Amino acid sequence: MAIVKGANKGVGAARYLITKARAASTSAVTAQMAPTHSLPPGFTAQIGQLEACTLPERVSGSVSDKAIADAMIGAWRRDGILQIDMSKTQQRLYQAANAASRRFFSRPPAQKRACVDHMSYSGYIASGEEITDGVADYSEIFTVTKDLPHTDQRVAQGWPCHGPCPWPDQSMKNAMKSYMSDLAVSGEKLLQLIEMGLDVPTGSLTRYTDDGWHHMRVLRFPHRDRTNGKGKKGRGIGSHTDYGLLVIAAQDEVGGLFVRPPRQDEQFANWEKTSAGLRENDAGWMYVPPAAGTFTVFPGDMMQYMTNNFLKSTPHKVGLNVRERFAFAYFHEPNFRSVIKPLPGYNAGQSPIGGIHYGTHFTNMFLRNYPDRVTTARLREEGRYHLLASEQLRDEDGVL
Ligand SMILES: O=C(O)CCC(=O)C(=O)O
Ligand SMILES: [Fe+2]
Repeated sequence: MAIVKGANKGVGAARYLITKARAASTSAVTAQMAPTHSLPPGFTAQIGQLEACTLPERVSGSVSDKAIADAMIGAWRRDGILQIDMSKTQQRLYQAANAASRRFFSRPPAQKRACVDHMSYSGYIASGEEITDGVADYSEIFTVTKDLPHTDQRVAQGWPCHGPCPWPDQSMKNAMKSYMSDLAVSGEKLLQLIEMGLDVPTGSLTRYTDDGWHHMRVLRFPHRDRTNGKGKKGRGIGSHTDYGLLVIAAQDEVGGLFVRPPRQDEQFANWEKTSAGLRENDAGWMYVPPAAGTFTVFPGDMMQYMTNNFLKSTPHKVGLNVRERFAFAYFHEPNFRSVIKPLPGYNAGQSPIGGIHYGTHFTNMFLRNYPDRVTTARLREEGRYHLLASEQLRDEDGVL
């Protein structure tokens, strides 16, 4: 196996920049033993004490940026996740988005079910509709993908997954769009810092995100009762990894998210063989305690491929709790047309050799998760999947 740059990088450099101290260890507890934490009942996990940092106003390549970058890489390699503070603006945008989410999910079922689009996967996903590893999840979701009118050339030409977002009303649209636009700025800063932390040339990551396929899941989890809960009969969301570069998540005070810190003995590559259901019932999960005013951030599948497993896509799952829970998962992604290549210095001949077409990976994941959705049926009936292989939908050199 080829030696790749960065393999011996130390972790936790420049801790002095970290705004909240990370305790030296995590403690294994069960829900019963930890009344101060809102760990979902029936789960045993370590309570995570996450590395926390504040993003700079602007990434300038300064010494302090480099220290933050190194600390971030160290945290992801150790815990698979870290925390960043919301700015004041982000706190306000999060509150507004959360209020809009609660209003939407409290609408009558028929109104929610009407929010579906035939061309895109944007819109409502009822509890039980999403399938992870062959089993229905109890989450209730509103997905937001790039909101493109039917007159957009890509939609008119039938590009898979491209189409409008079926918003229930203008106020939900405004709240979600503002929240996502602000997160897109944080996503770019994070990529710039990662470039520094990985010692790759400036632009090695951000070259992929021009008109990135950023999207978001607005989530509600019902409270646990006799018919749902842990195990294959029902759960929040089964274990999985997400698909692109970064996941920037936010949750309310209820709690339910678990991540699986990277382990030497666990190899997976979601673009080749599904990582859904991975180690779901095994030991080794870490609970992510809610922390007001913070996002949690972890790498996705494309980051894992590009770095040859140096930053792995973090497996995570959601348990149902004793109260309903509201959360957001924002995905900072490459352009749909990008063919993702290993980063300079991290190319060890990883598979697939020719790179990964992000749009195909995204489409495959949505076809798998929503086999019965109208969008899936229409894509198949109209035989549009093959468009993904066409020259028009592929950017082979990543320069956009
Ligand atoms: O509920 C959460 O905190 C995370 C949700 C999630 O993993 C997802 O939507 O992909
Ligand atoms: Fe996820």
